[in-house]
Amino acid sequence: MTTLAFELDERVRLALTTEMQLECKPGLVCPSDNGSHKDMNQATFERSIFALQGYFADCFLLGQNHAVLAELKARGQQAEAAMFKATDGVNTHKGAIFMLGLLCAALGLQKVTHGRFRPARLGEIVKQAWGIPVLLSGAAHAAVPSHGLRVHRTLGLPGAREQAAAGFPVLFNVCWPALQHALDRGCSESAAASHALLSSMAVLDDTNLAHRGGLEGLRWAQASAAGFLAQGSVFESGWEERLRALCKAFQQRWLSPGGSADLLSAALFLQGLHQDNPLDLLAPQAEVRV
Ligand SMILES: CC(C)(COP(=O)(O)OP(=O)(O)OC[C@H]1O[C@@H](n2cnc3c(N)ncnc32)[C@H](O[C@H]2O[C@H](COP(=O)(O)OP(=O)(O)OP(=O)(O)O)[C@@H](O)[C@H]2O)[C@@H]1O)[C@@H](O)C(=O)NCCC(=O)NCCS
Ligand SMILES: Nc1ncnc2[nH]cnc12
Repeated sequence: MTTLAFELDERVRLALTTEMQLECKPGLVCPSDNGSHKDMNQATFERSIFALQGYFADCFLLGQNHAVLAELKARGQQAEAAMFKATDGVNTHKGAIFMLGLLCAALGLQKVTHGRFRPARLGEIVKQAWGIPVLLSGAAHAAVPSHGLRVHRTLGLPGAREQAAAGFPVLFNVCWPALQHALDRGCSESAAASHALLSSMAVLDDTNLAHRGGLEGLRWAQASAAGFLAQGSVFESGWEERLRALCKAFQQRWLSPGGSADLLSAALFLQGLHQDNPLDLLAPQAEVRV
């Protein structure tokens, strides 16, 4: 594994950890509260993140080798198996394995084609390199359809595959810009992360929400997040209290925006690359093979 691949792997797993450690995420597992989940807690997520070690490095290297989707998918399925083994069968990071795996593969492709990392272009690269096969992979008839496929068939809602095929528009046009905007305004990292999470929740057709709460649950969650933003989000005093009230409301309805949690992790990873780009720091000859 190269040092660069190893560093990227560490950075992705740090982003997943930062997402996990953020408090007061409506419906989601937090250090002090399991949100709308009975079968997982912080320790489950930590075991999952540990089990994913090496996966994101491999995706980067596969991208450097111009891998086709089938190769990425095979590695992604191995990572899913490692996750399920570590969590005793609980789905903690399926969406993150998919999205951050593709983004790391896009980084690999970007490095070999342009010699530099430009995080803002990664969604376009995913769309061009793997977008169509990603969409077609959803057409296969699984023996037991996933939550996302069931929601897609019954409600016609797009999900993780459609986001990837379109170049992750909610990540690149909403979630990451919201994180940057809040940081630029001088917010703390955790307040900025909360703003990014709620910004994503307000617009993403999260199949987790639709799976648990139907279309009505999804639209209620989106409107609630939009209401929080309209009240000034994290930029107006009293926001922590308003966010705590939202956490209670999500828990009462037993809704969990897992897709937006993954987007937050991806936005934190991209922001890290933007602020401290390892290819700008690393001279080409410094990237040694170990
Ligand atoms: C392409 C796959 C990801 C296909 O997905 P699949 O059909 O297997 O499963 P989905 O149900 O569609 O799951 C996709 C996960 O993506 C997240 N997500 C949901 N909506 C969106 C959205 N609109 N945009 C982006 N991402 C979205 C979400 O992940 C998070 O939620 C997870 C918990 O989900 P779930 O189990 O449904 O919910 P619970 O509340 O736990 O269930 P109950 O308690 O109610 O029973 C958690 O994992 C978060 O990460 C969706 O779950 C894919 O499987 C695939 O192709 N895999 C192959 C390997 C691979 O990754 N290949 C590419 C590698 S580069
Ligand atoms: N913190 C979290 N809680 C529940 N589901 C998630 N999926 C990704 N992160 C999550």
